[in-house]
Amino acid sequence: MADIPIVDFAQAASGTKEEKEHIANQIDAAFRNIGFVYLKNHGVPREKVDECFAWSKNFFELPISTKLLAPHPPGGSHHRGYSAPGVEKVSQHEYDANELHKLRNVPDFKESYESGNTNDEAQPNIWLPESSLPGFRAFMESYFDVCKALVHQLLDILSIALNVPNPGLSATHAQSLFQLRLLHYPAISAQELAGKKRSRINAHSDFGTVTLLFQDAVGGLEIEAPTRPGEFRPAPPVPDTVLVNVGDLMSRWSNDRWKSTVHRVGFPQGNREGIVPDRYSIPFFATADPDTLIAALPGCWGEGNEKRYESVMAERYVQMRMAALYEG
Ligand SMILES: O=C(O)CCC(=O)C(=O)O
Ligand SMILES: [Fe+2]
Repeated sequence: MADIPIVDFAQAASGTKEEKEHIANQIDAAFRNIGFVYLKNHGVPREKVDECFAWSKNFFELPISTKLLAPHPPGGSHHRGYSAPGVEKVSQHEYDANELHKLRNVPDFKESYESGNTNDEAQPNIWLPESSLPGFRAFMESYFDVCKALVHQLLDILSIALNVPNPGLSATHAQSLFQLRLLHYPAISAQELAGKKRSRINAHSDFGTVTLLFQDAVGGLEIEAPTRPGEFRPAPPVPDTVLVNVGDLMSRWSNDRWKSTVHRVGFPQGNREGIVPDRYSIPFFATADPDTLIAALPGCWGEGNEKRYESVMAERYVQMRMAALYEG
């Protein structure tokens, strides 16, 4: 099992200075060790999470012809709408078009629906006609807002951990150009999954600053062991928690103090035979405002701890990695 601590987030917003520092220290330790943490008492009501999974199921159960009324545009620069199984292929730092094409011989056997902030002009949302799934759009917009609020609370705590003075990291995410993703991995024969003919999601790190991940009870998420490259360990669903991980931008910002750990989805624990059941998950990706310069934060480098990365504009880095996801 991956060694991911569970941190109580209850006092994150209204706690005393000491209580907030205590939360910040625990998350700091988790992000240094493994780059992942489970938060409990995170403030997103259980009913709301359950409702989101229910909507996700309703959406993916629609006929493909209906889902394609909200099609993900070709190419990776406008990451919204519905992607049918095999359309998106996740990879890890592979940008050569020929190599990416070869990777596609093993399609990711998943389908997804992406939405973002209603005021995101660069990537407008792509909704179904309201009559195809009445209420879906309103719920997703409300879920976006709840997750957005949690991200900003988390950024306040992370600012304490990294000694970023007020207004802290939250101010660098002021536009909240985040992404809410519904993922469905259809049932698949264990043989097919084992034979590497089809994957669920390939090993990758996330691109942004932080990711929230809600998973159903099926399991299958695996995380690379920090000191044993290539060895993956289960990160099972823990009821009433949200799993939070560091993305590449945050890792660069912290000059690798925090790890952007590679993860993938494969077999659920103890289930390698017969049919591997359907799985649903709901990641929520946060990223800094497009024109934020991601350069090692002042507390994260100095003598004996040199800067490890070139500075990069947030938007440029994310666009580069998104472009590798889709054949344009
Ligand atoms: O489905 C999951 O649990 C993980 C999904 C994921 O890692 C991603 O979408 O970046
Ligand atoms: Fe991921």
